[in-house]
Amino acid sequence: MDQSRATAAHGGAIGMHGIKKWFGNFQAVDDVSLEIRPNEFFTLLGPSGCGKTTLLRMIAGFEMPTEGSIRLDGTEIASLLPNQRPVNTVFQNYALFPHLTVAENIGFGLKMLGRPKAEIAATVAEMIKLVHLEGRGGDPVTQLSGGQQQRVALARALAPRPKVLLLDEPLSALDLKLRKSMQIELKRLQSETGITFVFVTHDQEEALTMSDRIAVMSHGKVRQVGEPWEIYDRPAERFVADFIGDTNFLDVDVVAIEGERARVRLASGAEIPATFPADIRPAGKVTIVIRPEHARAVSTGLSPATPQSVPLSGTVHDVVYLGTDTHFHVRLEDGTNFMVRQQNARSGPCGFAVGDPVGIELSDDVAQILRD
Ligand SMILES: Nc1ncnc2c1ncn2[C@@H]1O[C@H](COP(=O)(O)OP(=O)(O)OP(=O)(O)O)[C@@H](O)[C@H]1O
Repeated sequence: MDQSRATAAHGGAIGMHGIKKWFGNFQAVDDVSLEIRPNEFFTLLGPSGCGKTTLLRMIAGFEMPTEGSIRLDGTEIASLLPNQRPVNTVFQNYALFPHLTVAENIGFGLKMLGRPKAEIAATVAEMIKLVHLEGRGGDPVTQLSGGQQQRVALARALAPRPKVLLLDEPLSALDLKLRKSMQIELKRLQSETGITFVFVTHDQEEALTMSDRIAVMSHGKVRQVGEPWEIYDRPAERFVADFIGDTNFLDVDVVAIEGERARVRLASGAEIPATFPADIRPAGKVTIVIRPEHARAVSTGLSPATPQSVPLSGTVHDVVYLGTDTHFHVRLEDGTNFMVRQQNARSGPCGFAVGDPVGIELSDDVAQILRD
């Protein structure tokens, strides 16, 4: 049987509008509006305490918004109890029943819903296959590894065929290698079932790897929503740029706007193009971000062509060798620090040493202007 058709309910669309949540006089969620599309792998990403779990718990119905509306496929769900919502949650600690077998755990929700025995048995068998636990149905869950237990928790949450699956840091208890393989597994489960996944994590790499779109949160607010490449390459705010990956910030002057690009002047006097968030028209002094892997250190003086063509130059003040890459920390002529990440294309010591003067070349179209 085609698994995708067998398991797919239609993934639900979630619309959140003007959501605010106060705990006493502390505001955990501050005016959040989000549209999560059907069948989407959507991630809420942000540091500890930014309000992402609270937002997830409001979708689940474990918390009520102080203000605002939450719709599922266009219908307000605020008045529904958690078990009346076509939504299920997978928690970080799995919350499995230790005295039950794998199959009993997976079928538990269906049993509570009063589904016929034959239907439960068929769904459990299908779920066991879906999460690759064939032959383990009769085992006590306590005999399973952490990764296998997590798959039981997923199967149990998927069994009632919710329209939306909420996942609250479900991989954080696993070691790095298992976490990586479960990331691929989760993505597969999402596309095979067609269920909308809303995933909470503070791990930026995890978010970039798995998500169709990401909402970056801080202090109860959504700072930016976008596809992984947009969040990484077109951060709109300093917080987003800084939270995701390594970043260089440079203060520059806007010289001109040319269509969807601005032309900016660096402290060195060189001019480069820069993209900017659609809701601003940059002018005057602004900050740009350039990712370290979009820059390349080159020798100055050795090639007569380079000194004129490089937009930045400075002196290497630190070299960090990482096996696959080397990070060169360069102090630019105006005193700003700038990091260059270069892939190690050959074995042996890497190109430059502390104290070397270097030029910095930039790939095309790598600068992004930040909103103030
Ligand atoms: N029931 C509650 N009563 C009081 N304050 C709460 C309650 N639940 C959450 N908070 C506070 O709201 C803020 C947001 O919490 P939340 O759990 O949503 O953050 P988070 O981004 O998920 O963080 P973490 O990754 O650490 O779980 C935190 O400062 C937290 O202390």
